[in-house]
Amino acid sequence: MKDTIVLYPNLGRGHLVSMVELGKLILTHHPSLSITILILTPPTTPSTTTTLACNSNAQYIATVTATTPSITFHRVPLAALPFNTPFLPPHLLSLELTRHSTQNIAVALQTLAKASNLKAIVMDFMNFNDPKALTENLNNNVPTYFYYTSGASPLALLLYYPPINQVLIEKKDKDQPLQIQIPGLPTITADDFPNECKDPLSYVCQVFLQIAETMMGGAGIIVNTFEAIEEEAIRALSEDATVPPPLFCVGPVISAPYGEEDKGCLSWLNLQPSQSVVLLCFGSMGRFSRAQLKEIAIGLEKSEQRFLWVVRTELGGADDSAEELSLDELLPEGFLERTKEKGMVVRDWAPQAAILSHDSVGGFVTHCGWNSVLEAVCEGVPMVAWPLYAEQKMNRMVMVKEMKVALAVKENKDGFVSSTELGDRVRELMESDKGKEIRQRIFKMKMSAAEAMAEGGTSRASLDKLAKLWKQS
Ligand SMILES: O=c1ccn([C@@H]2O[C@H](COP(=O)(O)OP(=O)(O)O[C@H]3O[C@H](CO)[C@@H](O)[C@H](O)[C@H]3O)[C@@H](O)[C@H]2O)c(=O)[nH]1
Repeated sequence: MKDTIVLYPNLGRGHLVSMVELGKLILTHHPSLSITILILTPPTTPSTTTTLACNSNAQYIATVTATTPSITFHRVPLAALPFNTPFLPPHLLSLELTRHSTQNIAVALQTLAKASNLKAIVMDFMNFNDPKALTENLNNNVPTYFYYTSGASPLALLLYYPPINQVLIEKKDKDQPLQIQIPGLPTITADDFPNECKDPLSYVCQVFLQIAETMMGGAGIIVNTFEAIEEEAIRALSEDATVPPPLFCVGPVISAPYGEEDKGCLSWLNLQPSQSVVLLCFGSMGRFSRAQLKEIAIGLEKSEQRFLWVVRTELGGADDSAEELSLDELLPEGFLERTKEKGMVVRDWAPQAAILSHDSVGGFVTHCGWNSVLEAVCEGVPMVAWPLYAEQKMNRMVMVKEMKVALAVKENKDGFVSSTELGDRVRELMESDKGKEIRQRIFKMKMSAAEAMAEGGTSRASLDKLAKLWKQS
């Protein structure tokens, strides 16, 4: 029987692709190991599939199945949510979906343990089950590792969160925002936290406390980052004896372009000058109100830059009808006609990795999802950072203050960004000396990323260390 590593990704696009790419990476360098990926198969209700971007997941999995037959996908039924499930924003829905599927995953693991020599389980940190509940019925002691799909800085916030949460509860009614010191990070305040974690007593905060505790009990944490971009945070986490599990920084783990439908983007880019186009794309779940879309359009016109913009409207709520409207109806009158020489607008989804790797792209307005950040680093594309949800504000801090590869947009307290602010930042990125500095810096990071992944690089060394532990266990 072959030594098998089971990977258990989260359903969200930014998590699932990252974990599958990790599996491909392990197989490339350690082909004696076998990789099985547990895929929770979601219900077909349109709202859940849309929320979790599962249509594009299915296309991606089909491509991997065809091109990497040595990876086995093992489908596991996704449990239905009980009616009294607390309300969660869309990007956190998968927390509950995976939690309620624990029993189904445990059964799948027992089946796999009979047919293979199970060496380790690697689970996404968001699939927060007690690992013991998953593995207690397996014959052998199978170690559980966690995969953290974002960087070392938000990981540090998560792992140090239990004592921080205590202090935040004690100081809850104080006017002054608390200055929070985390080893290896610049000082932060609760403003840098995800919106849903602003109230330390909230349900989501309690869930994150449990995630932190569970991760601390794992055999190790695999992180999608590398030393050259987060040196201080990685060093501080690795040296702190109170943070027990060993860290394995194996990044950047990203997906290469894989031939998705391109909606004409690549042929349009072929006609544009080198490094002249700004891409605006906001992850798998970034959506905007009609008012914000109009403001972005005005800002782009003011910036006078070439652009490729992936437009996604809000689901439900006051903007219920927005999904039905055409781009002409959504955007300011005459915008598409006036900008047709300089801009391309596509709806909902575009092949971001292929676009970022195109020579005509010279800037990227991003929601700071970590996969997007790493894709931009690997292509040397400088960024404007506009965080929307999850740990993206922390990522912006890292991108702007530590990595120095992005300009930050200033949003108002409701997260709204004015046309002037967006237009100014885009123009600054593309035309100013500061923009030039950022471009040079990210180009160096592109080199460092390639070095980290190559033979003798830091990330390759971490992966090899991990594989050695697995083979010995
Ligand atoms: O039109 C689109 C939109 C997205 N993508 C791809 O989808 C992925 C999106 O990943 P990411 O940038 O990380 O954003 P999210 O989908 O929002 O990812 C979630 O997971 C990340 C990793 O944990 C976190 O950093 C984010 O905050 C969290 O929202 C990337 O590979 C993009 O290239 C496309 O190809 N086309």
